[in-house]
Amino acid sequence: MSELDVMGAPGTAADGLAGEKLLRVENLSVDFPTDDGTVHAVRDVSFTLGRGEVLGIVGESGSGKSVSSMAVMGLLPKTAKISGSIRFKDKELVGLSYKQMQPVRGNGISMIFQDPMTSLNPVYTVGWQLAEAHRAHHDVSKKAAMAKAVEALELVGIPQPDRRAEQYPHEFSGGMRQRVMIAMAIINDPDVIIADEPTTALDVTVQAQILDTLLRIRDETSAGIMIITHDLGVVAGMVDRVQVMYGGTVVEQGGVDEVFEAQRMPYTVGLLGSIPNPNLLGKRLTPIKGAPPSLMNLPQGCPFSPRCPLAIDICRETEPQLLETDRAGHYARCHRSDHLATIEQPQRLFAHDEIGTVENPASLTAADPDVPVAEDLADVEARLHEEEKPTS
Ligand SMILES: Nc1ncnc2c1ncn2[C@@H]1O[C@H](COP(=O)(O)OP(=O)(O)OP(=O)(O)O)[C@@H](O)[C@H]1O
Repeated sequence: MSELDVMGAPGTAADGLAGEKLLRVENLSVDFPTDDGTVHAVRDVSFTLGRGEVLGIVGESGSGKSVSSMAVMGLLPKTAKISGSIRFKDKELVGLSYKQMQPVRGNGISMIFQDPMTSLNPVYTVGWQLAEAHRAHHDVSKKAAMAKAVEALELVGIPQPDRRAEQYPHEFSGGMRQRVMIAMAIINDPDVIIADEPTTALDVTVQAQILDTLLRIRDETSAGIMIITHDLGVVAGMVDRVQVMYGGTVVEQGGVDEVFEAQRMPYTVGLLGSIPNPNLLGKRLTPIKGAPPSLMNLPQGCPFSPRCPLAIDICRETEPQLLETDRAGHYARCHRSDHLATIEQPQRLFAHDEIGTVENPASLTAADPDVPVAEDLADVEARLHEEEKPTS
């Protein structure tokens, strides 16, 4: 079965929740030719988004998350070379001009940007800006547009929306401004909302409120929502499906429970180890050693292989395909996926901060005929225990 069959065929498990498919992205690639060479920003990315579904797109900085979403919005610079297909309902978006995209943008698909202060105009009231955004797509009176603006402010949980509509952006707190951005994104009842790092600049309590607001919008409007974030913690408990990106492509994809509980790509294991986890209080976070690859000079083979504790020769030679794992609807781009499935505490693969680099990660697995087993996990733990004992 080809990757396209897996990701794009109607009714497959990869399609996620049942229901109308709003977005179908198939084999999307985006290159940026530059004076220094070509940046392969997005490579062969396929996914779908259904009505009422929340999809989390996660990965480190520079993994191609924003470029993928800007391609969907038709907001890439003219120099970008785009191939593949992006279908919004029945409409192909790849190849449309900026002007041809105008009716889709904002109306059918809208975006919540990271920084409200650069997206809102400081010299106009919030209500005026919302009303104008509505009038750009609807032939309605100023009064009707303002009523719609107040309704949108109410929907995103802003108290006294009619009074707040008359205020300027600087009169709102950071969290309230981000709610205004969400109101801006929903003012034209879009089918798809793309939220690019919607909570990055906010404190944890406000983050949770904003994410709750997005879920409430989903419940009330049935929009499909794509949340782009570098923080797996943000998507936990919120999204239906997760798509993990690395080196410009999708390396793991599946239902949120599968991806959080049974990773089949070591990069996802590493990402999970580097988020705060209330169940692991007192334990140090274990960031993945090394840096993401340059998208201009990708290494041969799997782009994660230079940082991967499980890499073997084939990983350094051939880039794997995104294939279904042992769990239906769960996909991984990894030669070592089956092997990873046998490891009981995969977080230990990246546990260099706590216990020093694990020299032979094969030691963390149950018997595997492919690799020599040097040391059992129980032995590692016993050794650590010994090392922690006071010497006197
Ligand atoms: N206009 C452009 N010209 C050249 N390269 C670009 C351009 N826009 C983006 N890139 C490159 O494409 C790659 C992917 O960028 P992208 O913004 O999608 O990453 P990201 O995963 O969203 O990261 P972040 O979380 O930092 O936004 C990066 O290497 C970036 O430098």
